[in-house]
Amino acid sequence: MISVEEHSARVREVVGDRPVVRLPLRDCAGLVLAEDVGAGVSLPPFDNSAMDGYAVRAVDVAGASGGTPVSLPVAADIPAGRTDVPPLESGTAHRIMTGAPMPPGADSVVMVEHTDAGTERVLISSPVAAGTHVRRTGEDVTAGATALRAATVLSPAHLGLASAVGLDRLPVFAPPTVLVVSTGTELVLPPEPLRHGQIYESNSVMLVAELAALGCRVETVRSVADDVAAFRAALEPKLPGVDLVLTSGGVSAGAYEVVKDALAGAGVEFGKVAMQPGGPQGCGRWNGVPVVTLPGNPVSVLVSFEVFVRPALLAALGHTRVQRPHVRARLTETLTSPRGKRQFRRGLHTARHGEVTGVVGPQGGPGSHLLASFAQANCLIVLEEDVTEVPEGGMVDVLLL
Ligand SMILES: Nc1nc2c(c(=O)[nH]1)N[C@H]1C(S)=C(S)[C@@H](COP(=O)(O)OP(=O)(O)OC[C@H]3O[C@@H](n4cnc5c(N)ncnc54)[C@H](O)[C@@H]3O)O[C@H]1N2
Ligand code: MOO
Repeated sequence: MISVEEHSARVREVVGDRPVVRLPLRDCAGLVLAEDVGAGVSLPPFDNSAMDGYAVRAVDVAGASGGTPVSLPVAADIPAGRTDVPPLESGTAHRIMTGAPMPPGADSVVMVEHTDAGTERVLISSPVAAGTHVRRTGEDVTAGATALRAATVLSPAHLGLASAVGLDRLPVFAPPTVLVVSTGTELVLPPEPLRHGQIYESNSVMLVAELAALGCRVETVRSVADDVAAFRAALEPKLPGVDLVLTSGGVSAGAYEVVKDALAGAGVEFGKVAMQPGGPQGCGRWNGVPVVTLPGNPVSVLVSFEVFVRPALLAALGHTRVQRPHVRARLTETLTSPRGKRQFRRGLHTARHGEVTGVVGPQGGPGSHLLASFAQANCLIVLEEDVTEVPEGGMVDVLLL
């Protein structure tokens, strides 16, 4: 048996690193920026009005009040987008809209609410301090400064900022295309009717959701029979353009282990990892394509993805934080674990506001076919290899999902 750490290192090595590509902003959400990116323009790019109103010189409206409004001729109209803005002469006003460029000579904006909204002449009933309602060039970002730093996980705000400084593409670590393959002659796809001895396929659905959440592109072969020729025939045409193959099932000790039979000796190594669930594992390269083979039980698939594949893909994609957050929590009931194996139990962790640790209880038993209890869980309770029992009230390590 190999350790969880040894298999993690093998999967990480097989998955490799992703190349840098320049993608349109709409395809960058959630990906990692590969290089620092500079701002081509300042933000705002020009002094502009923060309000709909009138651009004035503060000195011209210094004496204005409700009882004694100041009357100024309206010399120009400046909607947002006007590019030929005439300067403001002293003793006049320009009507101006939010986002429109400030006219040279004006130093402030009076909100339309503090005027009679006139178009030939305007009555202004309130003074303003110089600079009021003016958004200054570069107060958000200075042209030439770094707008986004390498290793940033791109959020909607980052992408908006990239567009605001004039970029239409960003250098990111390319999302891989992953081929997900579910093996098993017993598998049927909903809504086909089930016959006795058959089950509905669920592993590929979970893997597709996991991979999509990481930004991967996904292709699927949702049901291939336990037959080596059928397996090869289904996969080989799909391999070009695929960066990683993830299989489920067919890797343990039975008579019809299709994945093992097809790939052992063809570049993929199989073995047992000292963990439960997720014992039988394999990884390697087949026809040059990285392959990670996961055991078939649905809980084993999810736990194996969590422990081996997710961190490897996150690292390949340039993420610096690849592990889930860990906390220590108090067990609500006694748990036992096989000696020599790291056990991952589905758990429900609760912490009161402000608490770091909280309490955790198991969801369902350790059986790796019990998917419904995984669906109720929000964490994995980790029982280390040398632990055989943790009593109620004991502290355990919890991986928050
Ligand atoms: N003699 C031994 N038998 C088994 C061992 C062992 O060490 N010696 N290990 C057990 C463990 S642990 C696991 S996990 C499984 C792994 O077996 P396989 O990877 O070969 O998986 P299968 O036998 O193909 O399937 C296991 C189980 O999961 C169901 N399954 C498979 N694929 C899907 C899918 N896409 N959707 C839903 N359910 C799926 C399948 O019907 C089986 O019930 O081996 C143990 N046996
Ligand atoms: O170790 Mo298997 O992967 O649980 O049932």
